[in-house]
Amino acid sequence: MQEQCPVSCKEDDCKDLHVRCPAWSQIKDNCVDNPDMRKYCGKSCNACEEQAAANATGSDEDDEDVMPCVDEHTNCRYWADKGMNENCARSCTACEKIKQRKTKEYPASTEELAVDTDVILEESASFGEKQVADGGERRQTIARVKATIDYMASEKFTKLSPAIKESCMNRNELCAFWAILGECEKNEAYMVIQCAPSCYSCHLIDISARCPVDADAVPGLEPGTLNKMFERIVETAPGNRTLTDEEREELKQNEMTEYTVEVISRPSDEPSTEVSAKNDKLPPWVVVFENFISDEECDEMIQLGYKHEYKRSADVGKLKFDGTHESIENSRRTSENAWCSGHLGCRNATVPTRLHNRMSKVLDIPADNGEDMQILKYEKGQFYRTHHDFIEHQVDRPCGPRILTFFLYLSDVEEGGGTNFPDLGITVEPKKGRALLWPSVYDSNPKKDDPRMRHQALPVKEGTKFAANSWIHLYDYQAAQKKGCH
Ligand SMILES: O=C(O)CCC(=O)C(=O)O
Ligand SMILES: [Fe+2]
Repeated sequence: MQEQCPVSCKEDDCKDLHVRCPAWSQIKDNCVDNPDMRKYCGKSCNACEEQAAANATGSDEDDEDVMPCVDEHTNCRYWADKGMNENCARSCTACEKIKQRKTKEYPASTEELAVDTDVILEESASFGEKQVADGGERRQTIARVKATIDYMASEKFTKLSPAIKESCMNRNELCAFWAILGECEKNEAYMVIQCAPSCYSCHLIDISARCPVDADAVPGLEPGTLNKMFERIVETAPGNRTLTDEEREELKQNEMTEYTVEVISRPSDEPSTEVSAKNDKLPPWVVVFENFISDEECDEMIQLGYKHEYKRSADVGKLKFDGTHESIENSRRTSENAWCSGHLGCRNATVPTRLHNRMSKVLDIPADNGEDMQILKYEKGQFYRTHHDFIEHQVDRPCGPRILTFFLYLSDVEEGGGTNFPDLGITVEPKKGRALLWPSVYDSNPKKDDPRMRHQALPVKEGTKFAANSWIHLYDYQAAQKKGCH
């Protein structure tokens, strides 16, 4: 039928099933490769034939109640990185969840809103981006803007220091809208700074107010426990001894592999007895695990890297107004990396969770002390010049400094790509499933960086190197990251 009368089908039957179709279709890529959208918003997407074809094949009775999976705003691609998925279903790959939502949440009527709306929105421009209130949440958004104006006139704001007051602004036109969706709590690290007026959180721009250090927090390492930890890791490596059937079974149950541990460098053959800065002169620990990660786990991590997009790697840059640091591209680091973060659903996926738990068991340090894994991709010629993983400013942050690097090799490399410690004369070659563990700090003081642990990723000469960084902190990193305190 459709083939015989495409023109009349277009004219007669082509429909937008949702009041917001015209708006959605204006947003980049919503209509492109999106069967849902082309079906529900056939008219606005200029996809009348597809809509007719979909209807001809018989769709659910309930179709008119089902939300197409769309991005609600032009900036969704950008926000996806910030973990906002309620209104950016498409960019945030949250379509399945959104499918259940009903169109009825999106009434279109604007006339019923109060006449002073424009004045309120106009006033919001005095503390950052002028706020936008649209769609079904328009009324609530305007109420939030109104309440924000009151907050900005209250002592909670006016008593703050001039510098904080000056930095406190809504840095996006949708801050009020996000605030009413609960993003100030769900997406604290981003919102309390970037949308501080809408979140009533100007006082938290000051990093000392936002990120108090908990004097009772339990550290991952006490002075004098680093050496003991490495000694235990070597002694208990399952692949270094003959296992009973029960032990094998237990490893499987705990999702551990039968890894071996080889000592590349150690302070002394004698187990450490005393905690003393004079031991700091002894050689540092470097150990290599074989068969630490299974082939399937390696492959899955590489794929997760593609899913979350490998992008040019960056370093820690200048201090920003809110106490966090810029990330800067630099010619000393030419690899690409993807972050396997919790807010994008990567950290909590099966394999990353398993690997975090595995490392946590080996170290006997909580998995939450670990950063999200940074998955690396080096093509031929790419490298990371000599650097230290320790980040000085984190010593005074609730997460504490990086104390250990658990480095996972996810692929074999034809030639090159070794991890080299120039001060120690050590190079570890990449091998699929291998892991390399080294401390960034001293046994006697886990807050002090050991400069001998500088290292570099040598250029890949042939092939592609995939690997992952897992940086372990002295305290809970996940909690700190959530509050923008890392
Ligand atoms: O790729 C490597 O071998 C080391 C990478 C590294 O040191 C880093 O990313 O911090
Ligand atoms: Fe490094």
